[in-house]
Amino acid sequence: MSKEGFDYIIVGAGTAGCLLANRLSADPGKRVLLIEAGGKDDYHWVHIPVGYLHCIGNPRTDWCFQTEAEPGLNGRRLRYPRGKVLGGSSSINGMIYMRGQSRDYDNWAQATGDDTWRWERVLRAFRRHEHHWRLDDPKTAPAGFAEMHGHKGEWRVEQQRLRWPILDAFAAACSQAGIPATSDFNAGTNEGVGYFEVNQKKGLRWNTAKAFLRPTCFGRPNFEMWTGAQVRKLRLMHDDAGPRCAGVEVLTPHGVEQPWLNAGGEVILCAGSVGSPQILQLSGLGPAPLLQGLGIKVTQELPGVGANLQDHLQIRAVYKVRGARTLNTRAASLVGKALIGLEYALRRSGPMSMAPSQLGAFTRSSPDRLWPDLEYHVQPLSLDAFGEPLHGFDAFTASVCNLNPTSRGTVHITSPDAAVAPAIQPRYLSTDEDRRVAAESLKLTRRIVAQPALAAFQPEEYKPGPQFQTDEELARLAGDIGTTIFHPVGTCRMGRKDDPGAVVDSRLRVRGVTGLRVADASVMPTITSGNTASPTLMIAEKLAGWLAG
Ligand SMILES: Cc1cc2nc3c(=O)[nH]c(=O)nc-3n(C[C@H](O)[C@H](O)[C@H](O)COP(=O)(O)OP(=O)(O)OC[C@H]3O[C@@H](n4cnc5c(N)ncnc54)[C@H](O)[C@@H]3O)c2cc1C
Repeated sequence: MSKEGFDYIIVGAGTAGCLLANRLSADPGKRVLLIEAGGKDDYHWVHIPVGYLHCIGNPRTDWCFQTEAEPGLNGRRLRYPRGKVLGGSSSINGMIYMRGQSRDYDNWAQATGDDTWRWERVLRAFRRHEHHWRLDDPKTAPAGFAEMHGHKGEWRVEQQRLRWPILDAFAAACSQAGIPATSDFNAGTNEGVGYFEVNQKKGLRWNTAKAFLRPTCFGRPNFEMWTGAQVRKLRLMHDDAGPRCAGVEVLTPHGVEQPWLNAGGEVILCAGSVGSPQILQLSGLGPAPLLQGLGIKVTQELPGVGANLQDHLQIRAVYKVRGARTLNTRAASLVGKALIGLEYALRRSGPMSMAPSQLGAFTRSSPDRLWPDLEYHVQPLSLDAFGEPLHGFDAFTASVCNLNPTSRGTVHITSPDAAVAPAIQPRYLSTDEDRRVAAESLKLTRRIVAQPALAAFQPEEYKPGPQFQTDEELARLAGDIGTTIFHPVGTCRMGRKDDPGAVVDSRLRVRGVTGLRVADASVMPTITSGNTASPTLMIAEKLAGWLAG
């Protein structure tokens, strides 16, 4: 353990934390400490793409959180996976590379009063770390592609390495239902249908630890990293100017450590949408009634800490099919499993190289929507829930989510002890609007599946079931077959100075406390219209640019 102070202490070596560690330690004059509660990413299932099935729910890689019982989900509790390992959630996620829509960022600029978040300005940050496969040979890239995408960065984006006839047919059915084909979901409007691009390199997962820590950071004398080290709380001092962050208190395998900041240094929380509000609340920064109820002294009242939780609820409709092989039956026998293993060993392709969702589509829940507000994740498999066995019949899952939910939930500690998991209440489907969109999205799924392109496979609705037809029934059934698509954001949201619910300002400084910022998915004021890993990296990239001056 170091006997010197640090200029930056980064809490959480996840998606945002690894990028920041890389950028900030590039200045040899700054001492950087990166602290991660999880272990090294040396588990083989982190790297083999299909291994997410073994990483989710596994304490070696997952915090294994659960939600409270959700009324909108008819009283069910959900598993709420969050990566607990180097790379954080980028080590266990679905690898889909998705920026969202330009309007998301224009809305952030509006919410914060800071044009730095406008689409044309965040685009530069997306491109800075991107390494897009299409630009490997720029001559073959479509015109204008290089203005939208980067090739000099560390964050590899590749095509998937397998296709499925049933997914090709679903894509054709989308086109017949009026959803155009697209070859790029990341140019500002993601409308259309196509195979997702993924963060993989040659058939292996590309997490942020590989992209940003190795070998760069590990070779730098001004960089230090602690794993298996959980930050319990912040160390706060009181100056004339108010509270100032002086360092952190960490439980390490060697006991409690208290690394401190050099003058002018900063602690940057990158612990994610559950971890960051938890640390703030444990440190006396949060809603006064919550903290007082747990006997925690309120250092700075910040009612927004842990509020504003937003997530995408995926509603998983399942269709049995005939005459098409899906993973359900391909992986059912020992011979099938052996062939899948062989294909991966020889060519790094086949189902083991598979992102959980391969085909995507963005469209509107009703024609009056100005932007696509639904995302489909289509999978050549079906199961009752992740962690349960695949069904014994051939089937595909057309999972659909409302990209702009109006339901808002909370992450609140229930104990002053950092070892106790906070209570997570997403409050899915708690607004009429969200229930209406849920019903519309299931009806749209039926319209797509009824198109001629899928007729040869005789799709038969297994979930929710064709006997349910009214909007009311469908909204209720959505609560039975809906689950998280793992995108919690917004629990330390940024906002304007006069916004009482804002936790950080538009430059990610925690309100009322010096020397402390948050830079991860929790600062998003509203959820992006797509998957949330690359928007989180963009946030970290923006902060790195400001700190580099
Ligand atoms: C199963 C799953 C599938 C997903 N699929 C996709 C996808 O396909 N595409 C996509 O774009 N997004 C996907 N996401 C979402 C995306 O991965 C996250 O939005 C993003 O990674 C969040 O980044 P983050 O930096 O905020 O948090 P994380 O990457 O979760 O990093 C937080 C880090 O902080 C550490 N930490 C927490 N508390 C402490 C503490 N007290 N002390 C020390 N360390 C701490 C954690 O262990 C973790 O390493 C998925 C997420 C999951 C879980």
